[in-house]
Amino acid sequence: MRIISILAAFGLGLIGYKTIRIYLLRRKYRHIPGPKTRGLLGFYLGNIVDIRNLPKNKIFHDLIIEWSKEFGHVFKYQLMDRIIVFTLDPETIREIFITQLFPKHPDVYGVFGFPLNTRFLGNGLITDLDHQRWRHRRNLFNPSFHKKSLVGFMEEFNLKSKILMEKFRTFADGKQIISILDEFNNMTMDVIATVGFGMEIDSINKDNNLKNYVFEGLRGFNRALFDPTLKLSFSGWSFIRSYRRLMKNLRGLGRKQILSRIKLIQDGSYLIDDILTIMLKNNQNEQFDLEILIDDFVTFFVAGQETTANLLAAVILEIGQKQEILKKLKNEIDSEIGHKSDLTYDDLNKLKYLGCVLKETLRKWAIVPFMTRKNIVPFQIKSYNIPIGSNIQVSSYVSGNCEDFFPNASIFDPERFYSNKQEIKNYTYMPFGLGARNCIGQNFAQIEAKVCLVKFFQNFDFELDPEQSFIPIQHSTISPASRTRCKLTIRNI
Ligand code: HEM
Repeated sequence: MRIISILAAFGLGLIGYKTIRIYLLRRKYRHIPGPKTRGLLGFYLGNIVDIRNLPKNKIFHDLIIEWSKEFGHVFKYQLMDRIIVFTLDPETIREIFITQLFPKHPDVYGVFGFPLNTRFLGNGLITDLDHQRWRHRRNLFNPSFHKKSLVGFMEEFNLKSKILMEKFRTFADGKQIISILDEFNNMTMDVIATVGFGMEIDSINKDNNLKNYVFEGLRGFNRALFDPTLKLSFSGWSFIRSYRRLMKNLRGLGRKQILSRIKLIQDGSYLIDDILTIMLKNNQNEQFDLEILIDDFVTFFVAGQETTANLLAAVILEIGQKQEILKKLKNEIDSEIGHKSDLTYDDLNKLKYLGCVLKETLRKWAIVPFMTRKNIVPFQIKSYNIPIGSNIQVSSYVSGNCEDFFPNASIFDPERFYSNKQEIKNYTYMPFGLGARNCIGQNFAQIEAKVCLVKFFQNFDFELDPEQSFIPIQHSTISPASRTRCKLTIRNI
């Protein structure tokens, strides 16, 4: 009886604390417009209720687009006991990312690093909240993404794409339907495993757990941010238990790989020129924090794999609906590259139209939909004072699909980026982020994607599954909901 009374008192105390906290928070931001929350549930959960009620063909960021039409270029919304200030105002975005260089917000990147109290990306390059430490480590990684290194990675980009095309040949009877996103996922996994960490895992031809670990890692982050009931049910607890086990396995793999490489360096053995070697060699005079090295191992697997695969699948989905774009793309590849199978860095520079197709896909799909920053000084957006420490969010998906910046935004039109046909206003297009903390892998991703697409169009014709859906889905990153299903045939030239 006493225990029940203690528990009840504790429960009431907690509800009281949350109520006061949310009340004060809502008061602090009430001068900023934003969508209303509904009833008592809305008071505590905020706009999570609206997210949960979204129709199946919409993602959370479509709802933000709707809100931006209603409230303009700055507004707020509530997710449980957090208020997010959203903006798509280009001048403000410049202030946040370039002029003031506001730090990443711990409410998002802290959870991304340690979702459900489990170390996932930890303090890796994406999630590191300590600016000094991040700067130092970004400098260690930068050389791996300079032109010289990327030219060196071309051999692997070519080889892994070739292996994928060989696999595609076995399906290319014009009848079998394949989920092309899954196949691209395998290839991008093999690329990052090899050029990042010298691991030959052949995901294209053999099942392995890595892909699952990465997918589950992101799912855990998503649930930690958006699922308030996760810790309140047995199924939620069992999800968390299995999540911890999977992340431990993933990190164990990284630990093994890194320790064996450090030993090779100490022994003076022959070393593969991959990202891990470049990074360790550049840091030889300092002590390594092994856990942070593992954070980076996980970070590169997550950032380097899923994003590029989603981009490739979105390209196929878009041009599968537009024969004229496909024709133009094939003409460019035929005239600039022909049958050549080992592509060079310079070959890719000739493919201007393909570059525009990638840019337009990134505008419409964004892939990494949002970034948040924290204002550490008093800040104004338009005429609104933004309280210090706010969670300020911008979204390349929302900006890229905003009619004010991209007229006829729902139409896939690579020509927008061709010969300045449409003036792209600064800070309205940012699929790879902005400022010092922009994507370190942006050239890597585009080169890898171009090599793979050139080989695909040199070798195959394709047709989308008539049942294919064209809507996106958001599991941290954005991808085609039905994974771009299509039939392949060998190309007749
Ligand atoms: C289509 C492909 C990709 C897209 C759309 C993308 C997008 C982004 C964006 C928007 C950011 C900034 C995140 C923020 O400010 O919160 C970012 C950061 C990052 N990306 Fe990418 N990315 C892609 C591919 C890659 C690849 C292939 C790699 C590695 C091989 C990579 C590694 C990273 C890393 C390490 C960061 C953190 C950089 C830092 O803070 O110093 N990304 N990416």
